[in-house]
Amino acid sequence: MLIVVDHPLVKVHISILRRQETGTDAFRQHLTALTRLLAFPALQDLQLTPISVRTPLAETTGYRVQKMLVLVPVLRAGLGMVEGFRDVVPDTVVSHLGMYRDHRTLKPIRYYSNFPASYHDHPVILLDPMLATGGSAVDALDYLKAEGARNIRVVSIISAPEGVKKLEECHPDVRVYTAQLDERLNELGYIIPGLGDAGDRQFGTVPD
Ligand SMILES: O=P(O)(O)OC[C@H]1O[C@H](OP(=O)(O)OP(=O)(O)O)[C@H](O)[C@@H]1O
Ligand SMILES: O=c1cc[nH]c(=O)[nH]1
Ligand SMILES: [Mg+2]
Repeated sequence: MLIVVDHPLVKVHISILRRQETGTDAFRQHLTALTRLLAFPALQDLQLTPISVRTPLAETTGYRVQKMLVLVPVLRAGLGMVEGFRDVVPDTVVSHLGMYRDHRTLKPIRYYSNFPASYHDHPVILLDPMLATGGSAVDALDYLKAEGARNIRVVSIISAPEGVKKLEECHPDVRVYTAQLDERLNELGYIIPGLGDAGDRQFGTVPD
């Protein structure tokens, strides 16, 4: 199920990310701000546990997050979405997943993974700004489910219709929160209009 997050500030930040003149520092800053905005709808149903809180004046009821959230950024580009979530959610676990698309076949190559063994029934948030062909997200979800994760959602910045369709076919149980559904992929598998290569835009590397 695709949820396109519709908010005026989402539109403003995404426009800055798209501009080719936006440099690495501004790109990182606006990606963090945008991710923070996406965290709210993505965690609307976050389970809480009531706790007792003592204010300077009285005892009252407060809440804490029931099960620690596991953030799974897909390297490299997903790294830029970690801080936005950590800014607003206390005590998260960050579990990195290294993956890149082979430039010729567009197939995902997984090169690193680190999912903690004892977090299977915790909410898992897969973070990757770009959902293009959907190959990387499908492979990441295959991996997380094989590791035992059951409660997973995906948060992306820009999604292509081709990637959304593939995810819906392969993982119909997983909700996808995105800031924008774009038009299409080009012949090289890049999202149009998109924002270019999200990893290169964040880290200043030039594509080969
Ligand atoms: O939906 P897909 O067609 O699989 O494409 C999306 C993937 O492509 C990008 O990673 P990339 O391969 O550029 O790696 P990088 O983050 O290291 O640059 C992006 O961050 C996704 O992981
Ligand atoms: O447009 C795209 C497609 C895949 N990965 C990116 O970083 N950008
Ligand atoms: Mg890249």
